[in-house]
Amino acid sequence: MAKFLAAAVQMDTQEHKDQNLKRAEELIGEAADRGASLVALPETFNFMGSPREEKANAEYIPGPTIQRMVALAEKYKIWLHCGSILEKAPETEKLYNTSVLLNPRGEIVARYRKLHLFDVELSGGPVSRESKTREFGKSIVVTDTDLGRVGFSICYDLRFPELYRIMALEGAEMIFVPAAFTMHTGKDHWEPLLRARAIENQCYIIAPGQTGKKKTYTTYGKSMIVDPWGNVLGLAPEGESVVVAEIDLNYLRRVREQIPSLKNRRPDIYQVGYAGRSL
Ligand SMILES: O=C(O)CCC(=O)C(=O)O
Repeated sequence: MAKFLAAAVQMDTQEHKDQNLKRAEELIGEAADRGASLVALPETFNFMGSPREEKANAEYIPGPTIQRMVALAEKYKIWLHCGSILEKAPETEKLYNTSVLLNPRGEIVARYRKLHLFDVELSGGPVSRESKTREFGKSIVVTDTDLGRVGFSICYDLRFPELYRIMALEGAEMIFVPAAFTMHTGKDHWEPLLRARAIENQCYIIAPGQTGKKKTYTTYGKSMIVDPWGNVLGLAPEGESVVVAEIDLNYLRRVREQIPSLKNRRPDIYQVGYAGRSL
């Protein structure tokens, strides 16, 4: 479908899983009532608590959280991107941070595990060691839907342009960035990075975020949907909300025709160690 409405759901997820799921259900219902065919949730939408509580709240996929989302995808006949949840897996003691995409029949069509884990020490901001408790994903995921071709990423992935470039070269037209971005970094980096990824890859970026104060840090919010020209089509206000914007893949094609930067690349030159080798 060339034109449709997409929704980015902004949530203030806390440590009571059932309440979080009820809020997600209400907000998904609102997005569907407003005509969205594709609805996207934020990172760790079903639980945000202390790292100690995370394990007890993690689930296999499919599991209870995804089952509840399946019912909603079927009920509203929508594509539902389930932000991310902490996923238990038999091969590791740690947890994956995993996105699941459901089609309008409630079938899982893709699963993406966060590739870049947030291991940082911010002066004057939070210290994060995501890899202490989480396992690294191993695959880039791009998949077809009847709305267009979509690519996956989560939060800190946003800082790695290589990932987005590969997804664009693999044909992605829309890229998800579910997030729980820190206030400390988000106030300076969230919007410019989202707009840069949209402009340089000429993609729609659908970025639903967490808002509010969590156990470990305060999140930035400002969920948005950005078009392939870099325009912010919809921006969430403070608090929980649903941002709805039109996705127009004919517009995306026109942008790519006008500025064929994806075609004008020089992969023959893009190699580390090449700088200054010959003029
Ligand atoms: O990259 C950042 O500044 C924030 C990333 C983050 O909060 C996360 O990946 O959970």
